[in-house]
Amino acid sequence: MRLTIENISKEFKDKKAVTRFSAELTEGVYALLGPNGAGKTTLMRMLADILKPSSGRILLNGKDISLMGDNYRDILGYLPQEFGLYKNFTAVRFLSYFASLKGLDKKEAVARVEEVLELVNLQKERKRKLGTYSGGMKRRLGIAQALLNDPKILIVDEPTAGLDPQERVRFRNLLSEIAGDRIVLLSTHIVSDIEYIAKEVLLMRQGELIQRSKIERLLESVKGKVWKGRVGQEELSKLQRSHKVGNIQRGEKGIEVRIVSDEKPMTNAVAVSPTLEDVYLYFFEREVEGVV
Ligand SMILES: Nc1ncnc2c1ncn2[C@@H]1O[C@H](COP(=O)(O)OP(=O)(O)OP(=O)(O)O)[C@@H](O)[C@H]1O
Repeated sequence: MRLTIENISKEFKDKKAVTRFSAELTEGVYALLGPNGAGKTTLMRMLADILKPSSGRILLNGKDISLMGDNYRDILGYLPQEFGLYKNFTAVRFLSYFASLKGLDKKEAVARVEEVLELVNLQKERKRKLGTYSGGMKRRLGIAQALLNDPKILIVDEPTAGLDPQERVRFRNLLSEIAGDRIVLLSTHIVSDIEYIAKEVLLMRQGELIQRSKIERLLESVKGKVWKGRVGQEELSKLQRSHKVGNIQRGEKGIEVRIVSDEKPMTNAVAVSPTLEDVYLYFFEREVEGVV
């Protein structure tokens, strides 16, 4: 299976949300990583065939998805960022309702609802009203909904927003488990979400794909650019204005600071092994803070 994104752009009036984005995706988990407003949601909505690109094409095994109609929707699962729930519905009722919308016949739907509840580990909560669900349970239910039609392509937009760390780990494992022979595309700006599960990371900034690689290669690309050292308060303030400063640890011996920089940022700095957070900082952080 091959999903080809061919030079797509999307403009809203005078706003360019996505600009000439191209990529080819095969089975596995891909992470779309970028700051707020980078164009992740817009790209995903185009991939879910909810939004038409202003230009360019999206092809599944060589066929334009906009011409595939139900043949595309039948193999697509999409979990949007904002996901409305009916508070008085139970999980079973909610999923049964979506199963009928997706065209599953009644008998098929009953069996499938139980299957997806088991997949996301919500069987015990199947009869509970959704108004009493925690954030994590709601997101898991969202994934269950997206999985009802056993999609070959699964698109999930910031699935871990608002989840506590334990729920995030559980959710991550779930995605990696179901990835198998599907194309899974997940967007996030939380790097720890993707550290263990992404086959490749697509870095997006201001509507453009700026980098696409395996995590190891991304780490490699900032090797020798991550520094640690001790500074005083005054020096720290200066460095914060001139450099990309990561973790700051205050201890009895002073302030230990982590900096991502092409050049050695201070005399006592030593190079340290990069993490994915350093990669994020290297590519984005200054723009997020608007410090440029
Ligand atoms: N319907 C729209 N009309 C006008 N501008 C839009 C519309 N949808 C998105 N945009 C703009 O396009 C840009 C990209 O937005 P998008 O929501 O795709 O980014 P994102 O990376 O998903 O951000 P976030 O992480 O905050 O969800 C933003 O500047 C946004 O304001």
